[in-house]
Amino acid sequence: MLRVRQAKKIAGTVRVPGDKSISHRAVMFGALAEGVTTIEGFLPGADCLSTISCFRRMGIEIEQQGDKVTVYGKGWYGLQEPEQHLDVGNSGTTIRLMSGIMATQPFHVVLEGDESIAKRPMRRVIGPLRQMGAKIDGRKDGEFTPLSIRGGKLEGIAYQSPVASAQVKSAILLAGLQANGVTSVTEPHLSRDHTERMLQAFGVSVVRDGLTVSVEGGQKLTGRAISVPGDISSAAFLIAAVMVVPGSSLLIENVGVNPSRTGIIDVVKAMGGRLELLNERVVNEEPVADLLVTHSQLHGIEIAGDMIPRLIDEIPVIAVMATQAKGKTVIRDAEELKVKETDRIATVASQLSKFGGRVTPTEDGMIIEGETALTGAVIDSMGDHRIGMAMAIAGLSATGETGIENEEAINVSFPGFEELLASICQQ
Ligand SMILES: O=C(O)C1=C[C@@H](OP(=O)(O)O)[C@@H](O)[C@H](O)C1
Ligand SMILES: C=C(OP(=O)(O)O)C(=O)O
Repeated sequence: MLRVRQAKKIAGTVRVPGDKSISHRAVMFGALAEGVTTIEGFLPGADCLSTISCFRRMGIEIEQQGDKVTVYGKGWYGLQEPEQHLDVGNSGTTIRLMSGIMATQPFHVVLEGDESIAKRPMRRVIGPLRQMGAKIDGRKDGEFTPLSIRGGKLEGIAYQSPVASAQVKSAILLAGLQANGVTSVTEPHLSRDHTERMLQAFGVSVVRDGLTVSVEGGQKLTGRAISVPGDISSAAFLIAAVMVVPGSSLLIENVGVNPSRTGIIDVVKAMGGRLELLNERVVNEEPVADLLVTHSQLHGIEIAGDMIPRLIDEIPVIAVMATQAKGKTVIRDAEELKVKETDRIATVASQLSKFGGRVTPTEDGMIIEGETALTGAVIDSMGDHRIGMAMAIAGLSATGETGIENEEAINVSFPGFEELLASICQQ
């Protein structure tokens, strides 16, 4: 059990582990590229290690030591048919992006993962890939894992996605890179655009026109050096820690601040939080900055629409911050939360209520009452890394001691979370 005590103050200068989305893509694109790709700042969390292990099983040599990775790419068709099923562990990004890649390969592969992955919807990716000509099946007509994919020749499509999902967009664009003609994806709102940026860094031409992004088939990737910035989704827990513990301030260095990910910064500012971006720069097509965060009394706001995809993974910890804000916070248009590692509308409400938090789940979000004194409690991560970490942050504000069960899930995206938190907490 991870134990957290009420904190007197949060202070220091820290760095968070590498961006999960960018780390996955660096390994995948490196494996498909011609030549060597070196990655520094890689996230050695369980999800990205699953991506490495899948590509190793297809014959790609990958060296990994902590946050340093070298991928010996063999070109798009250098992958070999794996001897066994590929295990994506807990990682939705791995299975969905790999579905797009596997759809182009002239062999058969089975993708499967853990209990959580088995409950997450896959037809959103499998449907358009089938339209392109891939042979894919899974439980319930391709809705659930295991997914059996026999790839081959594909036709480009113009796909209108019903959801703003970077995983859906990326899977289709990756398949499109080997399809006949042009493949385009149009989304209802902009989702994170790391795939588009990193493909360009690997030498691919990607065309954006508003909410539509297109690639032409037959392009090749060229290996290169990638430096991965710290994950803003991990930094979000530390930002929230500062906001729930009066008198705190923290400098978080080297954080990715891609505008498609910075909803958390906009929301904290809109709630009255003090947060400054320092030393802004661009590394491998990705904006990066240091974040200076200072405690301030927050007030509740409404979060909805275009903002949601820009902070989807941060909603559990935003809910924690909202319990300490003046007034109520309303989150709408976030039904995607129901299909993450857990149903995050239900798990945020059930776990925060154990502290005395007042959260009303709704069909597409939640309503959080502010100015609620939290009492230390025993919480269950329910196997969801973001729930485990969000509740640990609630524990910093709650009286007495909080225990997080099933805390090992945190390793999915934030190895060293407990030690890092201990290093900035004054009790
Ligand atoms: O493409 C990615 O790296 C991710 C996309 C998002 O999922 P969706 O595409 O399902 O919105 C996000 O929740 C996930 O943590 C990572
Ligand atoms: C939803 C998440 O990741 P994935 O979809 O890759 O499992 C997450 O990290 O919060």
